[in-house]
Amino acid sequence: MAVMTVRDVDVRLGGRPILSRVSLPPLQPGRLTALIGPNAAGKSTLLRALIGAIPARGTIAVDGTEVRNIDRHTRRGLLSYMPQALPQGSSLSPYELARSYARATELALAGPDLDRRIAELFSMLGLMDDAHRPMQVLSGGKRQLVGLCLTVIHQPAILLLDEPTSALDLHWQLAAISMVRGYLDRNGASAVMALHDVNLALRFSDEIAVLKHGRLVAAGPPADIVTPDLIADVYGVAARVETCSAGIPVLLADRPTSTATSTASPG
Ligand SMILES: Nc1ncnc2c1ncn2[C@@H]1O[C@H](COP(=O)(O)OP(=O)(O)OP(=O)(O)O)[C@@H](O)[C@H]1O
Repeated sequence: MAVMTVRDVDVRLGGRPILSRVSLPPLQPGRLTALIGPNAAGKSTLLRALIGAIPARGTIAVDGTEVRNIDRHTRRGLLSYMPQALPQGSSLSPYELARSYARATELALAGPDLDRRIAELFSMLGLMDDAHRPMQVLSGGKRQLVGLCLTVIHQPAILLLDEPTSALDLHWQLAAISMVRGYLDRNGASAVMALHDVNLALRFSDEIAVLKHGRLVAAGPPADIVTPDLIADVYGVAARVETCSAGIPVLLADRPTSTATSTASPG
């Protein structure tokens, strides 16, 4: 199974540095890395660099081959990116979109097998009743769930997900991340998931990487990384970390302690 390496990544946009020497723990099969950090820290920029959508310096490689040197067809099968923006409203239905994504990625499944896979994903994500309605009449949350289906329909080895739960209610946040976790477990795939909800990161990820001002400030097991000092430093928030009855750390955010810290670029 594919292992992605991300080391010393620099990105400049609009003539200024956005990411500086960012490295992630190796993205091992079955593992979920949550990417957290304040607004404008560089999370989306890092994901776009990983998919090869923007130029970057440093090492971004899958099984030792630089992503920029992997041909487009192979790259599409290996890496799948879900952008932060919700899928556009269109006259196509979720079912039609899923079929056309499967065709575009030359998914080996066809006919009834493909229909079974679409039905399985749609049923996990509560989309069966909306499967044949035009995207333009679906709610924002439903469109985000469709976007998540499209990201995994062709069974890629590495998922790069930019705030995939931002439009979802509590139930579907948990269902969406559980679907991703199950996908990683079953397929030996790995994922990097940008998240604003630190508690979702604590609950579901294997590693957390924290960005601030375009630099990596911490990375490792969730319980080691998320501390009151880190939250105060990175978010300017006074917080406590307590352990719930299931033994999972939970962040309790009390109050802002300073003005936002997110606007400066890496020097
Ligand atoms: N095309 C661009 N040209 C110039 N600057 C850009 C460009 N795209 C992003 N940036 C800047 O890069 C910085 C990081 O933005 P990015 O969207 O990666 O942050 P983020 O951590 O994903 O933020 P958020 O949590 O608000 O979504 C911001 O200061 C942003 O203005």
